[in-house]
Amino acid sequence: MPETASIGARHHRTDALLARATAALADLPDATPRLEAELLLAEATGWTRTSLLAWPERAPPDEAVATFEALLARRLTGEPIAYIRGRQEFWTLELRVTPDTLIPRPETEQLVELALDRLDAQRPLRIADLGTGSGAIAAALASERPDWSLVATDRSAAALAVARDNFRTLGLERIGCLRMDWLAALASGSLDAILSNPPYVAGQDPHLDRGDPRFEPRSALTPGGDGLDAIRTIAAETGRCLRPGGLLAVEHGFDQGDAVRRIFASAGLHRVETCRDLAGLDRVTLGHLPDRG
Ligand SMILES: C[S@@+](CC[C@H](N)C(=O)[O-])C[C@H]1O[C@@H](n2cnc3c(N)ncnc32)[C@H](O)[C@@H]1O
Repeated sequence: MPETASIGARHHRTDALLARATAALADLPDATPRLEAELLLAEATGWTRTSLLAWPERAPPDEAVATFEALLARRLTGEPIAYIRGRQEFWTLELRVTPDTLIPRPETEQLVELALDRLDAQRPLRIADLGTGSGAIAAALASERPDWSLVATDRSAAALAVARDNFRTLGLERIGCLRMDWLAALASGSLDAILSNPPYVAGQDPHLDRGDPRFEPRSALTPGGDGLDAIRTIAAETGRCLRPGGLLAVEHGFDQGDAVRRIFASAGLHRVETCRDLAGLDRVTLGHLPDRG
């Protein structure tokens, strides 16, 4: 074999490609270099991550190497890996995501866990996921509780189209989709629970201009101001839409627990409490409409 060919082959081996990409990604803030290198090479080759690791000496075809270089170049501009791959794991599911949807975060699984823990699994409950984005919360709940009836809402038609697509792919077409401004078009007293991961970042928060959020829809991240306006609106309208005793639970920032509990109390909610995430930070506040009588 001519020397140039053998050098080329060595450089195109799976292990060499991964090592080079890992080194390049090390300079990117917030990246997980080795994992992302593997995900991008798996994406470009169509090979599984397991097989990349099992056959480190294998050289992908030239076209796959070119695709890998292109994907890596995109990632090195800061574009989120979830948008490059077009998908993100959430709960036990894989969801399609696009720049029209927030990238679902692991913290939001806390809201799913809480709903599964607090709501009666045996009853055919009616539940709304407000600001559904890719459909993450509604899909996770529907996949766990076949008897629950779920409606997923968003003001963004583009996000709702992605959610609908995810529900279809996951065999969860029974989830209803409604385009609307928070609870505006929901019938009075119709729901057992309202769940939401609304935009809650303060308008001037510098994190909006760092890392993945630079590429996500601004309207999914912040309502502007102190970041609490969406939660204020949802809490204020909840009384009309929940049945007596019904549950409202929202995700919020780690430093917003006190403020959200006050908002919930002013909206007439009872048994208000804030739950912490796995990092021990305030993450979800919940409250109940008073029981009848
Ligand atoms: C933080 S994202 C949450 C997305 C998804 N639930 C998740 O957890 O990955 C907030 C969502 O609220 C939607 N949203 C923003 N303002 C809204 C409004 N006034 N009414 C309904 N949805 C809104 C955004 O389009 C976005 O999809």
